[in-house]
Amino acid sequence: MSEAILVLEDVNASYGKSHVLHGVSMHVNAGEIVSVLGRNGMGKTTTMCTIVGLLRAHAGSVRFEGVDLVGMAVDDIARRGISLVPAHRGIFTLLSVQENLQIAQRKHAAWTLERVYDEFPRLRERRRNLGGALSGGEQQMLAIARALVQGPRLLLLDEPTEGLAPVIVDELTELIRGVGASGIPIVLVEQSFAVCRTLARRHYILEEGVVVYEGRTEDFDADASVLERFLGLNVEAH
Ligand SMILES: Nc1ncnc2c1ncn2[C@@H]1O[C@H](COP(=O)(O)OP(=O)(O)OP(=O)(O)O)[C@@H](O)[C@H]1O
Repeated sequence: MSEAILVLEDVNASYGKSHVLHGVSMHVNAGEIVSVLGRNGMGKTTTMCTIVGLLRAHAGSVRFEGVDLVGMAVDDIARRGISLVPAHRGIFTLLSVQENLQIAQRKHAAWTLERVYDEFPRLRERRRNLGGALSGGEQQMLAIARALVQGPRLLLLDEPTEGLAPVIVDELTELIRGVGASGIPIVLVEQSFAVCRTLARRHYILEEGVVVYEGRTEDFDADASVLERFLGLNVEAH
């Protein structure tokens, strides 16, 4: 059994008076890709924001490499090596691809610009283009690449394939698989079970701020009704 590097225990979080997370518990093992699934508005993004300290849990704990992050400043959490790639991507549209990477780069990160360009050849081709001139898929690649050059010890990807054409989704899925294979653990928030199935072996389903299902890919295969029950997916189509 691998060692858990991230452990959420009974995490509760609210936006003002609106209580959104009602005791979320999950863990990520070293070198593992874990998916977090759920319909719209079930608390997936909120869970990611709570991990990186953008929202403070008012009960429960978020332990990363044995240290509780709750109450820690966003910058301190980032410095510990947790990188969130938000759904809106957060790249600089008026800077070139290369500049976007250069300003994110940290010394000693295993992912240098050269390594990024080797693994993401499209970004090498587009390195002189402005971030804003990239396609949606390329912007997502750049957002992930920006996180990588910071030398993350854990990567949180919030709906990386949202709104992208199927062929681009496939390309991005392969890139994310490569990042995972390099040893960086990943939490993948996704609406697409197909993507989660390809990338992750373990999956959590969130419903109204609680984990209602936790299973391995083979558990989903053995009981496909789970997908229909919690995600509204047509069992036949998956
Ligand atoms: N800034 C905010 N202020 C108040 N309520 C919020 C805020 N952000 C999200 N919420 C609410 O919190 C709940 C969970 O939202 P969250 O974005 O975490 O869901 P999600 O599972 O990521 O769904 P989606 O895929 O739609 O982003 C929703 O009811 C949402 O309306």
